[in-house]
Amino acid sequence: MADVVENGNSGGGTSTPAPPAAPEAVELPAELPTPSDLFHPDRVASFKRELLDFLGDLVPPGDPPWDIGLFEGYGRGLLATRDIAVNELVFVDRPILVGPRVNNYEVIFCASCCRILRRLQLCTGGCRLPICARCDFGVGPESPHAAECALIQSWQPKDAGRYSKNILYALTSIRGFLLTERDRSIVLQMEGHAPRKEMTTEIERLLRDGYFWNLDGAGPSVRYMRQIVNVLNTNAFETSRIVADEENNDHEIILRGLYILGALMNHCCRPNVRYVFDGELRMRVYASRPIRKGEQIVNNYSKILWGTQHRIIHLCFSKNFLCCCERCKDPTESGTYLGALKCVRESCPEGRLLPVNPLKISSVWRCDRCDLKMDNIKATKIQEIAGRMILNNAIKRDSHYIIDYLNDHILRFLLPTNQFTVELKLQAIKKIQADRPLAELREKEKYCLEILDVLAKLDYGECFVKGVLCYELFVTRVTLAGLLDESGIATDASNLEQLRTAWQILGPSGNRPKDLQQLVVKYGIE
Ligand SMILES: C[S@@+](CC[C@H](N)C(=O)[O-])C[C@H]1O[C@@H](n2cnc3c(N)ncnc32)[C@H](O)[C@@H]1O
Repeated sequence: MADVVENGNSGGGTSTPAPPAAPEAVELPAELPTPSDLFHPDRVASFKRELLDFLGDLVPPGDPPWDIGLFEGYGRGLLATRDIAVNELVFVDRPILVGPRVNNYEVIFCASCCRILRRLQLCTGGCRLPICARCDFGVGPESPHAAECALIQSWQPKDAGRYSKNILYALTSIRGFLLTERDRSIVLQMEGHAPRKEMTTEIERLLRDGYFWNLDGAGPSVRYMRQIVNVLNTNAFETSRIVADEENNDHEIILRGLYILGALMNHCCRPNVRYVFDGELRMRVYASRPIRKGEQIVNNYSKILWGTQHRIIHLCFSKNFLCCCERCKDPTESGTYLGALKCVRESCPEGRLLPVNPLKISSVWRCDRCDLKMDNIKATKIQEIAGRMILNNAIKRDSHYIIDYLNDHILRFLLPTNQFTVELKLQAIKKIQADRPLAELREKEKYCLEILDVLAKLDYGECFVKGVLCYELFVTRVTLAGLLDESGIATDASNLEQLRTAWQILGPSGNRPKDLQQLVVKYGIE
């Protein structure tokens, strides 16, 4: 009888199965390809053939609207082979690797199929992972978990009767051993930046804490796994599954997926695509703005509503490059002032402090009204304090508190469109549900309009966040119409346009709001 892991308890027992056979090492090629190998035109052409073979039917017959190109300073990237209209589907991709990520999961789920049960068995194979009865190793070779479990068993886990979070976190890289030869070749041709010195990856954690009797830290298996981790860290996307528990409560299980075609899109802080994941975890990429033939197809790796300095630091640390796009160069970020601070001089209530050279973290800041200068250490400190107050405290409170906090406190020392103010307003939008009082719903409507205005100034086009805000705005106005007994608010042409936009953007998503389709039918939107 296997041990049980209960949700809310990291559980454990002692059963240890007999050690299985020694692992089959996966050899890396003697030398990993260097960027100049990877970016050689012949190599790019053979890589594209392998990728098309992997994608199979997902690429419709005829010439796709994308090709793999080489771009100075970026490496490979995708380019448009023809003009692509806004909202047009650019491509569909499927994950070559998918699984859990290093994440503080609130619920325990089946490591194989993500089902959530109140009491999940530990796998009888001794891999230390929580597994449902359908996926258990004991089911035999038809279990989707059998091969990865056999591999983990072959490394001889210590403490085999106890649930291990760290093995769960490493599972996506472990799955790298199960790739076919073609898929492994594709994955190993992706860029994989080595981790920063201060970072302990999921593999290093397993080795450091001695999780296995039979895994040689200097051997070929670990060398291979390290490369898979590097490729995942450079290229993987966050995706998720919505899974219902036994009480029918939905939970979002955050996963990481390696989508090769998706990963070939380079970064721009003003991207020209948006993407969603459908119910099968396929990635569907649409043009969020018109894309001209020959233009790069670019995605955003960061948070679009962060200010420049936050995006730059995030991209440098996580993806090893300095973005120098037009948005990054403009201290006002197209007049949105997302990263700007309020002037600290009492005599200058309208002043905005901006970095003189936003591409330089050490840049001096200057007020656009009174010319006051501030060094970057002080400006960073103010942002840190604001960030801590908002992200560690206010954001966790109820909607009533957040609204008061925004009106009475935050807006006295932060600009209404500062990134932290915007983040707090986004949280308020999520929290203000239809059962809240009229005044709160009015605030929610205002926040939606304000953030939609920021997106319009950034010329972000038909991006994912716009879809979310249009949906929230529409449902809020429907609620307001009911409360005020003015049905016209709901069916007003401009409000129906919000619903149309929300449907266009969120409709193909596997995680779209539950009532969206019903609303589309009810209000006759095509
Ligand atoms: C997900 S990969 C994109 C595909 C990659 N160019 C390739 O050839 O495999 C991310 C890496 O591409 C490069 N990259 C992406 N966007 C960039 C940008 N805006 N500027 C410079 N390098 C970029 C960086 O090396 C980054 O770590």
